[in-house]
Amino acid sequence: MPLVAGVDSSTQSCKVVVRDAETGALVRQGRAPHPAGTEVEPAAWWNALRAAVAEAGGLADVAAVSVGGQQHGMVCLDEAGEVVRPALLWNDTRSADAARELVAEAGGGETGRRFWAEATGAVPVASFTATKLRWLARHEPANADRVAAVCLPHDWLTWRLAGAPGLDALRTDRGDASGTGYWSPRTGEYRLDLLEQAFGRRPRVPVVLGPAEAAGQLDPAALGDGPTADGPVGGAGSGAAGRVLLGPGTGDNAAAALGVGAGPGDVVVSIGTSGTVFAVADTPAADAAGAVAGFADATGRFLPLVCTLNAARVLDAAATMLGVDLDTLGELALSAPAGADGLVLVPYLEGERTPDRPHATGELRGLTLGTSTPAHLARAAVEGMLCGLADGLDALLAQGARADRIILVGGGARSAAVRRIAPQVFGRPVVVPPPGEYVADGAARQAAWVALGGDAPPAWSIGDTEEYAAEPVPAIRERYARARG
Ligand SMILES: Nc1ncnc2c1ncn2[C@@H]1O[C@H](COP(=O)(O)OP(=O)(O)O)[C@@H](O)[C@H]1O
Ligand SMILES: O=C(CO)[C@@H](O)[C@H](O)COP(=O)(O)O
Repeated sequence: MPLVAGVDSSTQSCKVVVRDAETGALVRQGRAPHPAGTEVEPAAWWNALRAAVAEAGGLADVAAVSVGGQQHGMVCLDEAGEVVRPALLWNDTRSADAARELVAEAGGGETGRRFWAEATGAVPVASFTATKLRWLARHEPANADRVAAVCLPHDWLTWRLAGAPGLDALRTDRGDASGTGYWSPRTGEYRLDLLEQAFGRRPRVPVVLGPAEAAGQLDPAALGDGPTADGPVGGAGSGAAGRVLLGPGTGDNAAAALGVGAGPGDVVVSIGTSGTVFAVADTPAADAAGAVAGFADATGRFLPLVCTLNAARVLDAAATMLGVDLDTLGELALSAPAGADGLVLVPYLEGERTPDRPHATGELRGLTLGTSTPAHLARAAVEGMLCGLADGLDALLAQGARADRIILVGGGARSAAVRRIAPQVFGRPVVVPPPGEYVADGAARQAAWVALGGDAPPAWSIGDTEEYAAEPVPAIRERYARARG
């Protein structure tokens, strides 16, 4: 029974699963938190990964491990492989002006947006790595001068697992490369001219691997207390007896698609720190309106995706405002009428990416004596967050996606209120797989593909899904549309 491991190094935490490569059965798992903030020292991810691996019983007995990671984060390395500055994450909006500049330099307006959509699959917004590099060049020229290589969170963690063997050993995959703003999903090639346009020169970038191509081998010393280790770790995880292959890894959304086994007609809605709505497609998307990012997936296909900055944390914020835990927030939300009697929360608590309003703030509309209750606020928070995702679903469908089945995953899907209110807002039933870590699972499935070989990843079952259906309540989205403008 060969084992494989999958890592989800996402915004809020690192999760590790160890599964049977052939059946997908869960054998053990671990997790560790990440620091808050939109700028993070990559060493914190490394320490969290080591702690989560230790909790999951180490990697000594696995045949392969793959890392799924939050997309887009800018990890800059100097010639010696040291991190130049803390990474700017996907939800850091300081590069919003840089994004506008890049569109303007390509002709501006519709012309500029179309150029970028056709060249890279997506119109630049503050989330994308290229805009962060432009920000760095403009605002921190001394740091920019030190940059010898730029990579993404999952690329860097894979490289660390390999023992950080020099900048030429950096590896990535199509899925994560497609979120940089300087790689073309259509041609499968870097656009180093666009990297140079953004940054002023061409630092080294990782080699882009195929979906089941190994990125190298785990360095047995990397996870232990050896010379390459940083900070404290629980001790387990070192001393791999045999060879442990490193999978190419991928972005967390591409990993989730693999984890739930998304196929034709499936739309995945993930409610984590980000809210994402995506589908696996046979052809690349190029949405000049900018709502849909035309990413690549982790199987050789494509992953048109809409991302909002405000998802599960809207629920966290509402729970904080009401002084309750998340379960109570859900109970309160379900105790209020659908539509919250007209109370609407536009949940732009971190600015917003889709629509592109990086400096927006949240708004509450429709307050009356009658709607000034904890239940109404809780309901408005759930509905507002879901309305942002429903707009994303519309944009995805407008790009030709089919939604025969909507699969709800991510931490927010653990909320009964989210599961029950989602069909009212989306106007369609949703299916919810058993609670799990689908990004880490997708990474593990990729690792199994690398270990076992073959043309496709092994067929793993996600278990019994539950379907949630409800009468659509169009008034919720109509009022939301008026409030968000
Ligand atoms: N029972 C629950 N009800 C509502 N939200 C939940 C629940 N459990 C977890 N969450 C939310 O899930 C979020 C984390 O989701 P996760 O998908 O792990 O995020 P990420 O992948 O971005 O790190 C947290 O913001 C938390 O509020
Ligand atoms: O920026 C995107 C997708 O384009 C985000 O989805 C990030 O990949 C972060 O994901 P989570 O940590 O919220 O899962």
